[in-house]
Amino acid sequence: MDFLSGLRRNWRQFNPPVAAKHDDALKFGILGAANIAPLALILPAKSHPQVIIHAVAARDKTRATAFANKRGIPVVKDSYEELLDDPAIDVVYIPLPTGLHLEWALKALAKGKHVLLEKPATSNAQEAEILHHHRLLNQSSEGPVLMEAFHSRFAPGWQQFLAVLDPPNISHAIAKAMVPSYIASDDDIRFNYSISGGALLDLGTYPLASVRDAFGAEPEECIDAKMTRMAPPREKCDHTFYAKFRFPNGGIGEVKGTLRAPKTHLSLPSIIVTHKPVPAPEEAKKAGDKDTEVTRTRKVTFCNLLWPTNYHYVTVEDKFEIRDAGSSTMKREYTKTETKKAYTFREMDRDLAGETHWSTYRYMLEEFVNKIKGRQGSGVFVSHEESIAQSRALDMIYEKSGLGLRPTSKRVSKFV
Ligand SMILES: NC(=O)C1=CN([C@@H]2O[C@H](COP(=O)(O)OP(=O)(O)OC[C@H]3O[C@@H](n4cnc5c(N)ncnc54)[C@H](OP(=O)(O)O)[C@@H]3O)[C@@H](O)[C@H]2O)C=CC1
Ligand SMILES: O=C1OC[C@@H](O)[C@H](O)[C@H]1O
Repeated sequence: MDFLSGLRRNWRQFNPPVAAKHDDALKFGILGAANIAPLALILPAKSHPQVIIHAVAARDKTRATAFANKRGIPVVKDSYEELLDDPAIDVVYIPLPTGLHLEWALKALAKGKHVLLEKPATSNAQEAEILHHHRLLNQSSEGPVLMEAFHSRFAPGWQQFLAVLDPPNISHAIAKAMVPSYIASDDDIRFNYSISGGALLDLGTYPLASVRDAFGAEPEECIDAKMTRMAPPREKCDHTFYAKFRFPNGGIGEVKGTLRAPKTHLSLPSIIVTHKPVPAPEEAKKAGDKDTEVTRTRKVTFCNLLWPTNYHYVTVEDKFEIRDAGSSTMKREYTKTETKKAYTFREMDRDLAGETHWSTYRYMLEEFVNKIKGRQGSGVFVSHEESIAQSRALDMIYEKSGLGLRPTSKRVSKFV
């Protein structure tokens, strides 16, 4: 039954109902005929009544035209600049290589466009501060909306995972993401240092953001980091990464992953969070013996960090220990396990928009449009300060590993 509903959900995700567009729909333009654009924006836009994919531009117009024809995009521009100059376009989606994000995001903001910027928003924290604190963003409440497209956090399943955590009492979290090597060839943008390549900056953003989100705090120190470099001439880029952080509550967060897992690798990206033992008064009451102390040690696993809307689960394992109050001698221990999932907010008793077939990107688009339109929505967003904090943590890893920061764009000085 679960298997069949999973098939239905995934089929519907790729064949969404097409919404009639409202008169006040936002017109989006896409910079680059990017591989990710159909999944991350064009498909989700179909079911959104206030989103129209209006135009695309690519460095090569023939490529842009082929992309537009295949995806039903009515307008093809001659260049990125020409797309930004079109007053009919309200929002610009930027799925360019990371090293080009800052330049094009600032150019789009300067033209008064709202910007949905692929993750990672910037190459390093210096760029993040330039972008997210830019005067173009702070002119008025009417000013343009800029958001890093960190899609996975918008999924109800991820929010349900966060809801069962007790951040101040987290002692350890480990998040992993391993992707088989055929996903990115050696000449992929992900391994081109000059445009901010590196597996950590690409895939590593997911496990890192998930550990930060779990602790609900920013790491104080990166206490260990190890990278495996690509072979020359790509040796400034990592293909495999590991990092260990200390968080303000003393807890440890670990992040690991690779873009070079064996071709047959199948495991889904996941995070396991362990808590310190805490008093469990409710359980003590149930134990019925006055002279006992009961503690609960919670371990929570979330499986599918990247695309939880395709499939995920949250497992909550509570280990209870009943001890004699005087001597602390163990009297009994037992574990209660519960598995949860949520493909809509309704499954979490929250009356919010969403369908079981909505992808992470569709949930994100809903909130991005809500923000532009001044609506409340689910309250999930990616704030400027969150994007900067994520960028700082990425820098901490690159610095600690000895690989060095990803380069700052040379073309931004005129925008600062
Ligand atoms: N949210 C998500 O799930 C995912 C996000 N991403 C992010 O999206 C962005 C794009 O990724 P992806 O779609 O895989 O990338 P692509 O390899 O498809 O490249 C995107 C665009 O960048 C331009 N481009 C490519 N190579 C170069 C180069 N050497 N120099 C200058 N421009 C270049 C091209 O634009 P043109 O068409 O104009 O030639 C291309 O269409 C990245 O930031 C990545 O991290 C990627 C995958 C998943
Ligand atoms: O965002 C992403 O998600 C999937 C990964 O395989 C990819 O490298 C990354 O860009």
